[in-house]
Amino acid sequence: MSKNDIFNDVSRETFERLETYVDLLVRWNSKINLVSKTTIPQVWERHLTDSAQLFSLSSTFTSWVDMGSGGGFPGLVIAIYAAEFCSEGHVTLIESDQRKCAFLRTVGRETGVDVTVISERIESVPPQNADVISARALTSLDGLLEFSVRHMDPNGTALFLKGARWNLELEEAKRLWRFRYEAHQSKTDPEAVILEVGGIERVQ
Ligand SMILES: C[S@@+](CC[C@H](N)C(=O)[O-])C[C@H]1O[C@@H](n2cnc3c(N)ncnc32)[C@H](O)[C@@H]1O
Repeated sequence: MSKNDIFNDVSRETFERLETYVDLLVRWNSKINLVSKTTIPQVWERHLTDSAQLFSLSSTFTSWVDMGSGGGFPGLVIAIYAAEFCSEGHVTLIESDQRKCAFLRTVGRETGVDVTVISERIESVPPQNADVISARALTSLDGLLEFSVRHMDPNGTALFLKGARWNLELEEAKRLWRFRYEAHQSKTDPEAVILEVGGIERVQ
């Protein structure tokens, strides 16, 4: 399937922004490791589709915080979608690596999409009170819940892209945290899910 078929639900402007992002990613990836080089030939399926599927789960928001953004997945894709479909929504990317932050700011500038990039460690950033939190390939579910209670509004939603071990991580996290969750089947990997999590409280 071509990238035009996959992204046939967005405007020409959004599609061009995604193309600008991919062009920059490919260029910068030869100098700094933003995504595994082996995934570049499937960048639209592996990274853009994987990220865009989160937007459909929470397409109306005020403040979305993506933690450990790296090369911008899923946060930058969310910001590009929000520019078309959720103009009142603002996206913040938290990433501790300065060079990756320079890349994230460059993509924001070149696509004309307003994003805030915070180049600090997640645990040191002042609480963000976000209504949506996201993360991909950052840490265990337990670690993600710890970060989320710091940065998420108590009524907010967290969306975590999780691979084949998600069930095991869920059982481990239940020992330390109370939360409600729903596992949505990933569109890009039959073994992966998007865990939609809310009502997070530490077990006393
Ligand atoms: C494996 S990469 C995943 C990047 C991106 N989310 C993706 O899926 O392509 C994890 C990223 O999180 C960042 N990171 C790890 N721990 C962090 C922390 N405590 N605070 C901020 N960034 C962190 C790393 O610098 C790295 O760029």
